Amino acid sequence: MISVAEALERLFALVEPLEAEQVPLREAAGRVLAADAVASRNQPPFSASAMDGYAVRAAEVTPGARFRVIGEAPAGRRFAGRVGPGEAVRIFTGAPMPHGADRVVIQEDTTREGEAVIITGTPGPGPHVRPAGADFHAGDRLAAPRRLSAADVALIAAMNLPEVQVARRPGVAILSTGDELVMPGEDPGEDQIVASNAFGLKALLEAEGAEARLLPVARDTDESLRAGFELAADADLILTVGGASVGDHDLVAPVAQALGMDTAFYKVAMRPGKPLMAGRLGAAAMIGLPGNPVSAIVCGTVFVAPVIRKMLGLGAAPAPRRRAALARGVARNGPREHYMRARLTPHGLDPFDSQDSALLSLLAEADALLIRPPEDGPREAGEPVDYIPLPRP
Ligand SMILES: Nc1nc2c(c(=O)[nH]1)N[C@H]1C(S)=C(S)[C@@H](COP(=O)(O)OP(=O)(O)OC[C@H]3O[C@@H](n4cnc5c(N)ncnc54)[C@H](O)[C@@H]3O)O[C@H]1N2
Ligand code: MOO
Repeated sequence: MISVAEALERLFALVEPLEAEQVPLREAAGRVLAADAVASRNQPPFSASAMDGYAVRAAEVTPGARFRVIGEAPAGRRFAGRVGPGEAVRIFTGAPMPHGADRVVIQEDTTREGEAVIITGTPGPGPHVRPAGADFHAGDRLAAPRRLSAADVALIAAMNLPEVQVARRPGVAILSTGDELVMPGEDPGEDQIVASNAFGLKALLEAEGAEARLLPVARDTDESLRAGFELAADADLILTVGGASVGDHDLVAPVAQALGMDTAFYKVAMRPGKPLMAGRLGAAAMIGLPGNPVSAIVCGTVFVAPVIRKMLGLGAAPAPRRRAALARGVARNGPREHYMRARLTPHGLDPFDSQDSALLSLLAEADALLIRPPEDGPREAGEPVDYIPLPRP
């Protein structure tokens, strides 16, 4: 059996970053920028007032000073003239500074008397002026690759770019397999269960930026699995769920191999998730996930999400880890890397008593996958350990 790190390397070797596509900026949030966004202008494009008040010459600002108001500068319209000695222009936030003025006195520090304005407060150091290009200059870049946040999208809009180049979303086809499965909302027979895994995986991978579709459940027969693989053929990544182990009805590997899958590995020294398989099937990468619900989501987090990130051009890196102290001691680990479902508490990382890979209710309560390296420990409360945070929307 290969290690988790080796499996991840072999998975990365199966995929390449996808091509870019142009999208309107209003649809760009969450997408991965594929080409630098380059500002086409300075921001602000002119030196601008940061406050509502009066634009004057800084050297003349003293308590009690009196100015003649010679005009007005609202945002969007520069005062046409020039501010000379003893003169002021009524100005508003965002307006271009008039020529001659280099300081704004905020209106709270003034009193207006007809055509005159008097400094009646004690103005601070000022100058309440934003120089041209204070935010960014023409030619400045927001560098790719980068997942676009709300702030990034606003910045690109300010750069005056209505469209951006982003990585195409990886198309993922998810094929659940098993005679025991029905879709949520159907009427399960007494010996049947609901196919939950595909829903969790779709949500997980779409949060990463993939476009995932659920195929009809394949039955544990050659023909049904072949039909499922056929429906998935145009995907960038085919994910099967279940039928990966050694039972008589675990047909995913034999059918995929009969269809010409070039196998990259089968079985990983991890818990849960041991019967993971991967390879190339036609133009698509294929990952065969174990059927146990927690195993499927753990493998989705540890393997599939990093593969999606590589396809999006974000590089080949494992799921980000953090470190925390153990809230309580843990026994020595066995030979497989263990991803224990745990809760982050004020006292540290607290693994659940039960680590059964069928228990979705516990996975839903977990904030973290506590990582136990092979043969690690035993470890006491307070010792630092690595974990993968489980994102909550
Ligand atoms: N003799 C052995 N038996 C098993 C081994 C082993 O090494 N030797 N490995 C165990 C491990 S570890 C796992 S994990 C499971 C995984 O097996 P499969 O990938 O073949 O999964 P299935 O047998 O099809 O299903 C396991 C379990 O999960 C349920 N399931 C399947 N698909 C879904 C789905 N889409 N949504 C919800 N639940 C699903 C299924 O009903 C079973 O209860 O094998 C162990 N056995
Ligand atoms: O490896 Mo299995 O995935 O323990 O449940």
